[in-house]
Amino acid sequence: MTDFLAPFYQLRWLDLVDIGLVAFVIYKVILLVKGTRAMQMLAGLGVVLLTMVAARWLHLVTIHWIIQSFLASLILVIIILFQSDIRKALARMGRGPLLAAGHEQKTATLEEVARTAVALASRMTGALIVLERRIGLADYVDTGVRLEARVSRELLMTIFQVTTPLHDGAVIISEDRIIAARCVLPLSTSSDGSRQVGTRHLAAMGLTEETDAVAVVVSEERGRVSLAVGGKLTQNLDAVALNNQLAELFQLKAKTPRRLWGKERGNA
Ligand SMILES: Nc1ncnc2c1ncn2[C@@H]1O[C@H](COP(=O)(O)OP(=O)(O)OP(=O)(O)O)[C@@H](O)[C@H]1O
Repeated sequence: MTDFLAPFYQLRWLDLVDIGLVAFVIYKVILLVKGTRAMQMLAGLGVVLLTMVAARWLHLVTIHWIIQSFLASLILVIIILFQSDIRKALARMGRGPLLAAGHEQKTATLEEVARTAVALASRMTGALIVLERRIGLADYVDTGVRLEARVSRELLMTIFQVTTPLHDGAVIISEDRIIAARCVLPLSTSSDGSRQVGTRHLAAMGLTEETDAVAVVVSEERGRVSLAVGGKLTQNLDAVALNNQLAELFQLKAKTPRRLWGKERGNA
């Protein structure tokens, strides 16, 4: 009788490492595409593969030939179909500490951003403020108007007044400078996000899906402040919570809540 376990006797420990690595890569790919359009496309590809197996089994020569010819260029098909997801995945890989240069963000800048966001929210003025981290945002800066100005609450408040030509789109802050205003960001394609929020919030989610940037969004309709990181939105933050989260994200020590509130009440 054939020993079905025979191939396993020849397994070397390197083969096990090989299998483990492939399993890990597949697991990571599934985690990456979960909840995105790519997941539906992968399911579609699965259906095509099943059809091919069925066509072969039933000797449906023409269908089998068509699908086989299509799958012959599968790598090309995958690259075309998943180009935005591949771009996001590569950008995520580039976030590793060895591959990217760090940015210095001062506590004062984060406080100014938090206080501005809350003040704008209390006036029902919409805003989108992006804080660059390790991945450069030059491509998005180029879509807007360059400013190169020191971050200040007064300037941020002025930019987002609906009567100014700069209020539409996003402000991008790098280190302690407002690099540009009126920038256009990529919209999130996440299926759960697009159902619940408008384009300003989708833009914040979209950019933070593709890069490690942090985006502060002020809703014009509801006067709420939200924070987008890694494509996820935390809604309805007050000045203290926002400042604490920003300080944590930039690994800075947040100042005491009372100081932040005190200034806000006096200035707003
Ligand atoms: N791709 C984009 N990049 C940057 N900003 C954008 C983008 N799309 C829309 N915006 C900004 O969002 C504003 C429209 O917001 P919209 O009302 O559609 O979204 P929202 O998330 O519901 O926000 P709000 O609660 O403030 O209304 C635009 O005027 C523009 O300033």
